[in-house]
Amino acid sequence: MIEIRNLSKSYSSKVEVLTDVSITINEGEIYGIIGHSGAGKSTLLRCINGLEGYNSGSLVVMGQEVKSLKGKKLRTFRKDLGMIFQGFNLLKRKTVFDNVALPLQVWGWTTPKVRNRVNELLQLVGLEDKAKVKPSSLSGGQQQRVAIARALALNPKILLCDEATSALDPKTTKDILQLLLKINKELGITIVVVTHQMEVVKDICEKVALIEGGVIRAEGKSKDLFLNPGVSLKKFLGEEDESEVLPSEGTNIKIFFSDGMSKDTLITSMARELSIDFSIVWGKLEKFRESVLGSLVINVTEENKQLVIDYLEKNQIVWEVL
Ligand SMILES: Nc1ncnc2c1ncn2[C@@H]1O[C@H](COP(=O)(O)OP(=O)(O)OP(=O)(O)O)[C@@H](O)[C@H]1O
Repeated sequence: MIEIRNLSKSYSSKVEVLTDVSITINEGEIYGIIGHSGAGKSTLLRCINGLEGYNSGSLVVMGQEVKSLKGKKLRTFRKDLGMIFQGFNLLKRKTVFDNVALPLQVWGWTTPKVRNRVNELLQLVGLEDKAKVKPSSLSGGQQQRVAIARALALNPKILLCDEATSALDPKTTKDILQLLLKINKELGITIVVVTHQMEVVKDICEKVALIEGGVIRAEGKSKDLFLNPGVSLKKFLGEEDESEVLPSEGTNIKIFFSDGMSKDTLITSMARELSIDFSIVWGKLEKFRESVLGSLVINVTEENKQLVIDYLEKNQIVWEVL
């Protein structure tokens, strides 16, 4: 759906904002681009929808090299890409209905068709009773729902979200993320989410790219990266390096927990079955999309090491000796 290869961009001739960026976003995915402020996330998003050009590399969206699109071709291309922002960007003087109707009117839809479509969209985002009010009388979460309805008006194939939940409280953030998930599942729209919040990635993104100083530092399935983050992601998450806090005596074994695996059952059964003592010396378990994922480090004596490894192997548990 979106194929980015060796993309580089600078605003002035000296400073590169994106350097050699390569990522692939497949149709139907929810893809997260995460990084600190100033990392280049918004710039990358703006390159995807043709609002910004790029100096080198290639950026192909739905089979078209974005840089080559001009005039009517570019406008038609943009129709397939909806976008929402941190600040919602609604027109304050217009009603909720008129805000959502705007893109349809620009594209020359007739009044009855506009009415039907806007009502359908307001229903989708749960705001059918707010059609006549102005955005200023709505909460932040409701305003973002209006913005989502407007972004979906022309039936885009891709929805680009630029820090769409950064101005919202945690509960409202969850609600908006659930709405994005529903849009992805029910309408089959590919969603690209730019964010600095790991929670957003954990809640809805199947894949993620970590960007720092315009360079992609880590990329892959969110679950895999979260289970076994590299140095860059750990730094981004502000996580301690577990090797610094582990005991120097005995053997430290890291056990990875993934979907459907109960950590309690594993730990208690292993202790019971092997009849050995070990201590849990480090751990990280968190809710990730619908499952609990994470890892624990146990410390075992040298003589029990092989017993534990054999047990983990037999039970097909992913492990590593640190
Ligand atoms: N129009 C512009 N002209 C010149 N420099 C720009 C422009 N837009 C962004 N930049 C610079 O490019 C770099 C990346 O900015 P960008 O907005 O893409 O980062 P970001 O990761 O989205 O951060 P934020 O979340 O704070 O917007 C920053 O150093 C920024 O100052």
